[in-house]
Amino acid sequence: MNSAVRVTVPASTANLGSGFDALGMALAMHDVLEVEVADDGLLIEVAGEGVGQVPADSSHLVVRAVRAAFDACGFDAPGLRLRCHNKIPHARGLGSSAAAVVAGVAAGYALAGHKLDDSDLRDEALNLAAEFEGHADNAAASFYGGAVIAWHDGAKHRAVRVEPHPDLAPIAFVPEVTSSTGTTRGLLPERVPHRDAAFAAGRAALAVHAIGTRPDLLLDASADRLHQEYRRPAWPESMRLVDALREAGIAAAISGAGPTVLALPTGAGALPEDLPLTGFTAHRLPVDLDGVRAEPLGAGGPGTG
Ligand SMILES: Nc1ncnc2c1ncn2[C@@H]1O[C@H](COP(=O)(O)OP(=O)(O)O)[C@@H](O)[C@H]1O
Ligand SMILES: N[C@@H](CCOP(=O)(O)O)C(=O)O
Repeated sequence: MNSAVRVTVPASTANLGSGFDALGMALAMHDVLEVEVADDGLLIEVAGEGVGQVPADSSHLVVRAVRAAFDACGFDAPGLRLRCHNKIPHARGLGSSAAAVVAGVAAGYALAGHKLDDSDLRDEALNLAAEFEGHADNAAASFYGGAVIAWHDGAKHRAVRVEPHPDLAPIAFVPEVTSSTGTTRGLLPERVPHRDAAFAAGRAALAVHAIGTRPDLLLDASADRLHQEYRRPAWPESMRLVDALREAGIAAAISGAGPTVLALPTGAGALPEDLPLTGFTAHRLPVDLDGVRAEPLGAGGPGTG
């Protein structure tokens, strides 16, 4: 059993256009957390994203996830110390909440003495993390790395990994403004036309092939009919950028529930000069291939690394 662990967890981009709640990909932007079992109390330190905004008590997302993992393992700890070094921006569509939960679950299993290289245990931990979100696309990407297909089998959340083509060169255009996933999920209709569902099934199936084998098909594969137009009023500037990129022949979609825009060009070529980029910061983020990692910390615990 470890009494302290360091967890590194990647950001993720969900949907990839056509794969609403089903497709995801891990991106090389990481939060790093140190979690230590203590004799009593709860101490939370946050650096980077979320300082002064996330709670400093037991309602903190990572703490809730650590505790949920302890419960799943039949383990308990009297107190906890948590130090978060956050890089993933919050409420921008880069899976910060899923990353926090995945990191907490991975820390909880590691502190309880379980290695997540056992595939059954990893699947159980993924299900636990995905239950926090209600959809497994982001959580699975942060867990497994690479690209993922996520689904719910009626009893639990499941996911498989797809090896991304090495030519994929994702760019995340991150705006200053935020958008809550919960709020924009509220903009989605109960029903969609059958022709849109059929369109989505074809494009999402194509997306799996495009991501792994034929990135040149990503423009068609990333076309969405299930969520972006319904959510357009929440982030019109992001949709304007998606439209401009797609008109220029570059595969693009809203990342997760926005407002970040994901472009999936192949290679590191120059972008068109007339894109409506005001208010966005472009980050070239390679695909993260490792997923979440937990390593034991020395006897000194958090702060010694
Ligand atoms: N590292 C973190 N630590 C604590 N809370 C977090 C962390 N990351 C995200 N959250 C919580 O999740 C919210 C963002 O979740 P959400 O709207 O789903 O956006 P995102 O696309 O970033 O996941 C934040 O406002 C915060 O309350
Ligand atoms: N499939 C979800 C993805 C939400 O991703 P996030 O990074 O915005 O939390 C959705 O589209 O609601």
